[in-house]
Amino acid sequence: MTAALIDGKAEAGLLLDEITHAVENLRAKGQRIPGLAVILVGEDPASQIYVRKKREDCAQVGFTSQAHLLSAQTTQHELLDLIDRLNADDTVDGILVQLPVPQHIDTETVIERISPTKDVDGFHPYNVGRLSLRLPTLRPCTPYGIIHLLDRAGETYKGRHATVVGASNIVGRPMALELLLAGATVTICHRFTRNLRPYVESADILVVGVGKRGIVNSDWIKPGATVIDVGMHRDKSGRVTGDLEFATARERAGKITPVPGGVGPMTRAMLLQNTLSAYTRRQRSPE
Ligand SMILES: Nc1nc2c(c(=O)[nH]1)N[C@@H](CN(C=O)c1ccc(C(=O)N[C@@H](CCC(=O)O)C(=O)O)cc1)CN2
Repeated sequence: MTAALIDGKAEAGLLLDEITHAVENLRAKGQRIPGLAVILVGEDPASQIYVRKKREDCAQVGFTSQAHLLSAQTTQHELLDLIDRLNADDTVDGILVQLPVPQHIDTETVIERISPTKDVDGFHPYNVGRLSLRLPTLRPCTPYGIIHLLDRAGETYKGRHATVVGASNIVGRPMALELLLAGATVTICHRFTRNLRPYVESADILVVGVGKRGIVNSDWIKPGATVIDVGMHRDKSGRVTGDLEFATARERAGKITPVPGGVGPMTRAMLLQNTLSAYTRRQRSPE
């Protein structure tokens, strides 16, 4: 069997077209345009690329955007001051601090400082709590994008076993929550899981987001399973691959996301979707 590809780039393109259309409507009515503020602390080359791409995405759909590129020596106090100013800025609907931040800055303190109404990453404890209660909220972009891809691929959840490998705040834990809310029976595997193999072998839906190649053996994939690879690794020649050995995984799976062109573009698209949602809610009930 050769799995069908779940084309994240194409799906993201469709979503961006919808958002562009929504912005055109706002413009035609003379209304304010949604705005995103992106903060990068330090000079990590990959983060610089993501921030640049996020701004390009904003330009593509017609959002306003501002980038705050701060030196690696920026203090936590200075960063929190900037967030306070952006929280108070009515032209800003979404605030995002690109992760990871340098070690002298506490990630949780920074995330908690962002107004939950502008937390377009969906990482604030208030928004995570609302998600866990199935209340409308800003949802973490990567799992939100994956659920969107699964829905569009016609996936069903009730009575099915989903295994999520990796328990990070950004991917694994909110992913497990999304799958649980969708009706799947969910297993989360993490660094203390002793024997990964049976959990992978029994998964109808497998999401791998470990950030390390080779932890999940593609030979373990259940024939016909839907496989989502969230990993991203760049080798010396610049080639980008996922956590899984793709050729073997594709032989066993029923549907699979490629890397690149799978989850990554959807993560970026969901950031725009969240910014539009934040804008809409703020227009309805400004703080
Ligand atoms: N504040 C946040 N920080 C980080 C997040 C996040 O969601 N919020 N996620 C990652 C990085 N990330 C977005 O920020 C991200 C990474 C990769 C891609 C992507 O489109 N990847 C492409 C390949 C890219 C390439 O070739 O260079 C793909 O998979 O096709 C999007 C977003 C950590 N930090």
